[in-house]
Amino acid sequence: MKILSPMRTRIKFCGLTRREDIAQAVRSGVDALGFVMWPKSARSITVEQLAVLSADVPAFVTRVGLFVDQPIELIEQCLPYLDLIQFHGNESPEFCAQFGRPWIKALRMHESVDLAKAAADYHQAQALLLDAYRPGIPGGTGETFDWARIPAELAKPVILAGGLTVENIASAVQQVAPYAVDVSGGIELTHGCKDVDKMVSFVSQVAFADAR
Ligand SMILES: O=C(O)c1ccccc1N[C@@H]1O[C@H](COP(=O)(O)O)[C@@H](O)[C@H]1O
Repeated sequence: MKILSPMRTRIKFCGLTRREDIAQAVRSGVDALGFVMWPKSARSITVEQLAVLSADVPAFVTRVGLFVDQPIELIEQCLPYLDLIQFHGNESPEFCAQFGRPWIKALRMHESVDLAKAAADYHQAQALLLDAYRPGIPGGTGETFDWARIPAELAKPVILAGGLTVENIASAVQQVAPYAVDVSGGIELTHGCKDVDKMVSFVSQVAFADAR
């Protein structure tokens, strides 16, 4: 008889800017690391920094580049250092699909968002990342949204984001049962600098929720 264990919730830490944080994040058991290439973010890095930081990421940890409505040329420059692209702006499905690289699409949970339609429109995405909506700010707000708005069935895997912390992540995983979770501000000391204890506790809380 085959016994299948329940699926583990994948974890992405976003907004890495320091080599020591990458080393600690990998040690904590994270699945993916995000690099913010949007220059208006307090966590943004240059292509040169991306080249250095991505070289520290070992095999089987996914290197994710985060872009917000940015030029094709910049994204192409970053491709050698990335495994996956996170589009966090108003990019069309055609725009996202042109790079020949796996990608995910972030959706900000404005009250008008139609998730079933978005899943159909962005059917080539590997997953949909759901983030809080705040006018004028594309993401990384540290704010949550009403998780009850996420349907139990969606045609694409869900990555839950927005205001996740060591304190709320276990409830989030239990309530939403997402494919993955993504956190930036909730594991930081200050913008761009991660906190070792928070990284370790965040991963433990996800494992705790998965085991229940
Ligand atoms: O982190 C940023 O600075 C950022 C900037 C622009 C778009 C997205 C950004 N981060 C992403 O936002 C969500 C939620 O972040 P937080 O945990 O609430 O701080 C997450 O997907 C980050 O990848």
